[in-house]
Amino acid sequence: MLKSINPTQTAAWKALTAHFEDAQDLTLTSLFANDPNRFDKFSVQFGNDILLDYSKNLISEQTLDKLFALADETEVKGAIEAMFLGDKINHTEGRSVLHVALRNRSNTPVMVDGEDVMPAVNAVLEKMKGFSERLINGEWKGYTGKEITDIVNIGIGGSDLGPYMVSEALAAYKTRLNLHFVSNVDGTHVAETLKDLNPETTLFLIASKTFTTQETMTNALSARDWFLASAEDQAHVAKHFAALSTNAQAVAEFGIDTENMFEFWDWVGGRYSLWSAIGLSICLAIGYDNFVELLAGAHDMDKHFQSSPFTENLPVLLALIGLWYNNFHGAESEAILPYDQYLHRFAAYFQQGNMESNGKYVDRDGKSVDYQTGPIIWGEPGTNGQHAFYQLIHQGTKLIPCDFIAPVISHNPLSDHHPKLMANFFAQTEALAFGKNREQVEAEFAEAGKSAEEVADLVPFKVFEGNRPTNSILVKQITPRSLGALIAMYEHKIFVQGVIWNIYSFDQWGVELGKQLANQILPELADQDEVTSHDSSTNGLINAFKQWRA
Ligand SMILES: O=P(O)(O)OC[C@H]1O[C@](O)(CO)[C@@H](O)[C@@H]1O
Repeated sequence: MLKSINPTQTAAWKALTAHFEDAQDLTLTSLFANDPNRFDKFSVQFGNDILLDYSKNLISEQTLDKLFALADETEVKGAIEAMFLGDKINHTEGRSVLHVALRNRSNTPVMVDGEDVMPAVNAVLEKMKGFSERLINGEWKGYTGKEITDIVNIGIGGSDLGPYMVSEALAAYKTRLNLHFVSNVDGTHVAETLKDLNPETTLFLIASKTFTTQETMTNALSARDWFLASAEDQAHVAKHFAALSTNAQAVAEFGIDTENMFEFWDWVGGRYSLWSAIGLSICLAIGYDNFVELLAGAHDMDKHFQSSPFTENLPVLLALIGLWYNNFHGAESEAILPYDQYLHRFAAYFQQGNMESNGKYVDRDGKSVDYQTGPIIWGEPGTNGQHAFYQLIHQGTKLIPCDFIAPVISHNPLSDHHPKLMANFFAQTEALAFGKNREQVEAEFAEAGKSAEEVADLVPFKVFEGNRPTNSILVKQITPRSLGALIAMYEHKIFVQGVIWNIYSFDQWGVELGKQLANQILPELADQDEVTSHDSSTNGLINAFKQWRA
């Protein structure tokens, strides 16, 4: 169990508060002007794969020193050790937090309740290898003897977002199998997905840690009905359905052969589960060897996180810089902006990773915090975002720290697309940091021969204040290995922030009430009787729904 330390009561927090007051006038323009070595000092490379440039942040060496002191005082180092040792740091669920064991390619023992979990981890990986290879090479046949062509992963939250994001991110490594992902309980999702598929050549992966999630079970039953409408014989289900779960009993009850069940364990959080059996869809999408490379990349980052000094530790640096904006500058959100179409689900994936982990107002003592915890995470790929919401980032009233992510080498080096993409990537962080002042705007107007009236009228609208902070994350190429490292980097960033904010990052009680109420409301929708058991708004809405549906 992690010790409860109120971060705001530390000496470092007090020093940071005073430092923030003193550093109000700090500008990126002056920070760069006063230090020609700023890039060298405020950038760090992870192997040959990732370069993090954090120089375009509103920080000085003093800021960082104080942030490192905060990490020390809140015992981040000890928390990292506790996680890797398998301590039950997910206190409210009484569980260890060991997604790092799933990708422990060093294969050193990892103990939970006196037992090494690595043999079980390796056994499931072997089973995933055999299964995925048989499907990819066509040895596995459907009920009419045809090869499987399409895989439908049915899951939601962590049982969907990770596999979907990674399969898309690594589409350049695609096998012959076509992957589909169904998550929403809205019947449209499953209906539209199945429209073009053939039951003879389709295999379903029912991905659910608990195997009780309403959305997933509803979609799984509809998929089974769709399949049996053609296959007719229940015995054929074994060739077309597999389960990825911790709940063997529920899997068997659903009618899936336990031979086709890929197990994982309660010490794997849903939003950290893509490394587990939940990653089977990834194995099928990109092949087992590439999946292992993904694990290896994450393991490289795990070792870096465990052993690098905080001054060079990518997840720790990102966490501390994020905290500086969240808790001192009052930033409410962070944008993740990948300049890579393959990473189009990356921000959505870390919305769950971050917001389900650190969206908590109760501290490790069970008391309400009096400081900000997890930020709102959002983002879309560049350059699309530039033509949609960047206006607000450049000239809006809100401070939005952004992570810009881009690959140096494109998988699709078509004519001059990549240099153009990258020119935008470099230009945006420069524009956000340094802006364009009044004098520059006036000079441009003068050059264009504008009248004095026009100048006076338009100048204020054309000025860019700048001073808007960004991290730039250059990845050599989006490969299974570098992607694994990139994901693990963000996972550990979330971990460090949760430790400092003194919250429990690995439970998600906040999603329960909505589920509970939906289960109460569902039977009320079954008839035409007027509903009176709720508040007037909820009653009114339910009754309007019933009337219109009638
Ligand atoms: O894998 P399961 O058990 O179906 O859960 C799906 C998702 O539901 C949640 O428990 C809550 O939304 C997530 O944490 C999880 O990823």
